[in-house]
Parts: sequence; C-alpha cells; structure tokens
Amino acid sequence: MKVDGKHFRSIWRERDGWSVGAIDQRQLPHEFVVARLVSCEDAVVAIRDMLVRGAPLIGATAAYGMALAMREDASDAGLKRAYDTLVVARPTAINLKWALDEMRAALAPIDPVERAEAAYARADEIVEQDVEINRGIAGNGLKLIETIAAKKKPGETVNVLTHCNAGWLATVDWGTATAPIYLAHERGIKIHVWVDETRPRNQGASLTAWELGHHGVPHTVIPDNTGGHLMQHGMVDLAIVGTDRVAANGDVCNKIGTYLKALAAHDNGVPFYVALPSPTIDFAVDDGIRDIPIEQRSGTEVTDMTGRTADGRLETVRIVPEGSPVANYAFDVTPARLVTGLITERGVLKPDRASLAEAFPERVAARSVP
Ligand SMILES: CSC[C@H]1O[C@H](OP(=O)(O)O)[C@H](O)[C@@H]1O
Repeated sequence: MKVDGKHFRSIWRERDGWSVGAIDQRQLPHEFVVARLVSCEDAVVAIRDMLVRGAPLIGATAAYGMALAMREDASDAGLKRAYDTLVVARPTAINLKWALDEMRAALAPIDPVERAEAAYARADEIVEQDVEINRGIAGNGLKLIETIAAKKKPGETVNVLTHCNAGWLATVDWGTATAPIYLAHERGIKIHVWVDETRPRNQGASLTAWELGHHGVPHTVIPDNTGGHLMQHGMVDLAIVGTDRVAANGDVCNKIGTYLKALAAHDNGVPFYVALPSPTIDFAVDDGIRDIPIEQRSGTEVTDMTGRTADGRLETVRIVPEGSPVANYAFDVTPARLVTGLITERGVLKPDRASLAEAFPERVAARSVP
C-alpha cells in the first residue's frame, strides 16, 4: 500500500534479479529500513527473528528463501536441506509449510540445473497470487462494511476493531483484515479503526498504526484490554482480524489475545470476522484448539520494551522485575462458534468444515496427497 503517497510492497525481488528486498519490520514505526536477503539463511533468520512476519509474508519469504537456496545448491540434498531449515523457522503459520510444499512440488521433478530459475518463477507467482487473493478479500469484506454503513446516519463512521497486524505488512500487499478497510477508505466510506496495541511485540501499535497512518486511514491505538469496554458501549460495529492457521472445523489461530476479543464480541453481539487467504486453511488439522502448535517466544519480548527517547534515540528498557518468570505464548485459538464469518477470496464463509471444503475443494484434495 502507500507510504506517504508512494506505493510499497513488503517484499520484492531486487533489480539484480536474485537478491530479495524486504522491509525490516523490527525497526518500525521509528525507522523505515530495507533489508537485503542474499542467502537461504538470511530468509530463515528474517522469519525466525520477525524481520518479516505475518502468515502470508512468511510464506512469500520462504519461497524466495528456497530460490536463494537453489542458487547455492540445487541438488536434491540442497533442496531437502533448504526445505528442512526453512520449515522450522516458526511453527504456527501454515503458510510457511504451504509455500515450501508448493516450491518443492515445482522443483523436485526438474533437472537441478533448471531449479534456480524455476524457483524464482514460482516464488514470483506465489507473491503475485497473494496480492490477487488479498484484493479478493478486500472486495468480499467491503460488502460487510457497506451493509453496516448503509444503516448509519449520513456522516456517521463505521468503527472496526482489529488485533495485531494483518495489514499489508503481514502480506505482500493489501493485507487480509485491513484489505476491506483500505478498499472502503478508497471508496469514500467513513471508516475508523480501533487498533489493539497487541502486547508483547506491539504489532498493532507499531505496524498497523504505522501503515494506516501512512495510507491516511483514521485510527486510534488502544491498550489490548480496551476492546470489551468499547463493545459494551456500542463503539465497535465489527471486528476483523487475521489468522495464521484455520483448522478444517473453522477454529482460528491468531495472535494471542484474539480469543479474548472474540469472547467480548460474542457477549456484546458484535460481528467477529476473520480474513484469510486459502493457503491459511489447514485441512490436515481437524481441531484447532487441540492440534495447532502454539509458538512460545523469548521472554525478553515481555520483559523488555523498545522505544524512542525524547531526544530521538532508540532505547530498550526492562519493565519486569529481574527474576520474575515470564510466559510468552504468541498465539491462541478462537473456536469456530465465536466466529461470525471467514472472509476469503471466494466469499464470506461460515466457519465450518462443509463450507470450507465446498469453497476450496482443491485444497481438501491436496490434503490427501502424502
Ligand atoms: C495475515 S497473517 C497476520 C497474523 O500474523 C501475526 O502474527 P506474527 O506477527 O507473530 O507473525 C498475527 O497473528 C496476525 O494476525
């Protein structure tokens, strides 16, 4: 999307034709830094250390990581090594494995001398497919926003709450949860976004607020615990969040705290939507709460905070007593019963197995391939 009028994507193949550019999201909102990935290991570190993050972007980065790996060693052993090191970079977003499976399917059958070129071509396709899918999510989600806007008095605003960052920074472009928001904004609908700061890494405060602000979308950053109060007082018309993995039964895995937002929405009759591209559906998982692996990250993400001092320096401070144990679960799973609908590129679906399978039969069939 736009950063002060200039169009950006979150990741791209550089003009040299082989290295990969990516916005270093660890530096936002304070500094806009572009990283250059030149090896498969760079891609592994970028995913693991969250230089790039967000399920679809993790997949895109892994796809280019595989292409970088094929430049290094296109043998069968090199292909296996690249797959095995990339696939464990982070455990929860299924898009990582989806993208690597797509790359392996394209590369394994062909002559190693052809693999590097074929890998970049397939990675480019995955990147462009993400953008097209998100445009589809935008159009399908827009209808929900338009329906709410039509019931408003002239000049009234549609208030959307979102959690974490499922914006263009979490994908290649447009985002998932934010895609309908950007499209509504561009169509002239008065829209405002309540942005959960999203402790402990503050993807909402640091990333969602940054991208909405630079695209000109009205928004307000709120502490994570505020959403329920706003819903009780009629200040939220709908919630739209992203997801890292949707189980076949419609359970939704997303950033920690999403489940609590869904409970508050259910209690207050606020529609709770989840936006996702079809690669985020994992038909191999029948029960999300039981089966989706929840990443636990370093406790320093909880004990420490980084910010800009009054004189412009970036500093990290500790906010938890030395010696206090810390738990840092990065995701939780919202049961399908709390989800109003799944906004996909093929429409807004009920969060259940039959609806997912009917909309994406090719992905159910893929599950049966070992
Ligand atoms: C469109 S996927 C966005 C999804 O990914 C985020 O997790 P992380 O920042 O740890 O990669 C969060 O769960 C977002 O909803």
